[in-house]
Amino acid sequence: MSGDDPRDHARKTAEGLSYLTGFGNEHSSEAVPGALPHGRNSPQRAPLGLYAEQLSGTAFTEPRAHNRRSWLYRIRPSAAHPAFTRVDNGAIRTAPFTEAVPDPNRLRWNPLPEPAPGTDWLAGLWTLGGNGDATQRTGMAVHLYHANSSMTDRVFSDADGELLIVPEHGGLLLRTEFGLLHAEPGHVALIPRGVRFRVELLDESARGYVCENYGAVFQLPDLGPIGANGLANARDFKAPVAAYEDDADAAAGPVEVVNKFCGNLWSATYDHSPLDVVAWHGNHVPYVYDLRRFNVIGTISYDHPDPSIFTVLTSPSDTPGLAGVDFVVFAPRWLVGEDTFRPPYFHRNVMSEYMGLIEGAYDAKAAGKGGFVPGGGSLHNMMSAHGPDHETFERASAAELKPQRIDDSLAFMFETRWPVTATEQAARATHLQRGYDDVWQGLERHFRP
Ligand SMILES: O=C(O)Cc1cc(O)ccc1O
Ligand SMILES: [Fe+2]
Repeated sequence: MSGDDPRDHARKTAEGLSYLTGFGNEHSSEAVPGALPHGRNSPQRAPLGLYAEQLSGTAFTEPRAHNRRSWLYRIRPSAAHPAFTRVDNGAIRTAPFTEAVPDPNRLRWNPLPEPAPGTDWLAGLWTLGGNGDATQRTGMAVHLYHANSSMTDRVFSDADGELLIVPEHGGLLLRTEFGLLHAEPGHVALIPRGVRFRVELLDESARGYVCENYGAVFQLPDLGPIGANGLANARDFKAPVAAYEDDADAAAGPVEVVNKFCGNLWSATYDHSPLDVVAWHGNHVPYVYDLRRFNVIGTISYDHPDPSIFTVLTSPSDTPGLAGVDFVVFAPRWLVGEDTFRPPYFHRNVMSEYMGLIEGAYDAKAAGKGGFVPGGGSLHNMMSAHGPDHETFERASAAELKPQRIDDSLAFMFETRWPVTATEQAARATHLQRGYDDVWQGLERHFRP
């Protein structure tokens, strides 16, 4: 690749980034010294001729421990824009999901097919399904993306929810109002509700998953008896430092801003970039997190613990302990359980489980054979019976129980309190696997009374 290749340039930019660290911190950053006001948020005249603006991710009055807001100091206030008009929603769908009937069957998909040339991240976004109601700020959606082009003259913002982006293939450079983030497969990026961003590709193509969380903002789970440390450590979440685009730059031109609002895409053409924030402070900020930093906790005696101990982030609902959606990671770890069936057990769950695979093979499913493959996904809805496939059951029941390392495997789950209804495009997709039920065929009767 030549030094002039835009992806080469984006990769150099991504690899040279610096960050602020800590989830939920009161961060602050200024791209130009003196841009942040001191001692107050909204002085009569903000420094350097900037406009002061608050971005609220929670209601003003929510408890301090949950309150999220940031103050942005920008070249133009966000209010300076022309009217938005409706544009095509592409393959993006939003709750309530009513196109298809909720399906009790276990479903599994292959990766998304190749996109047409010139498909950027937003155009490549494809909704699998979800639950709740975006206008009520409840529930979630599962999307996948497959893109082969960078977003150049457009940015996106989602008023309907925050976006947890889970790359599976291809690195991403996310240019946000707060600054730049670099996310590779194995990392996740969290874009708060309403934050404008553009996605640039660092490789030929990019593929991954997105959890759109309509509900309460993602937070770190409580640790209970685990103690003061463990699971995803707050200090491993990285927030950007301020960086801005200025329409005084010779290269600047009109920018299309696409806004997802109550399920529809709306577009307006700005004469300036809305990524024009010169300084900011607050706790409603984007993050990247490396899933390999997850402190995996498991049994050192017997039995397979419930996967709630693998929770990275949780969006609580109004019922304590019952998440609107949990983001759970199955990261590399040791298995040492004695007299224990070590892979995930057979079960039926009141919660609904969408699983994706970032790398390798998952320990409840036999590797290869076009089964549960990276970029694919499975949906085990409320009370659907699932667990190890036949091959895994036979192998794990007979395995010698010496310490075993699960390496090079990275799976995740979006686990939600409400059943997930597939979109019509997901229910009819050619990449929906027919005959998924067969993986549980041949589990014979061994009962000998
Ligand atoms: O594979 C699954 O179904 C996810 C899962 C993993 C696990 O370790 C225990 C329960 C569970 O639902
Ligand atoms: Fe499960």
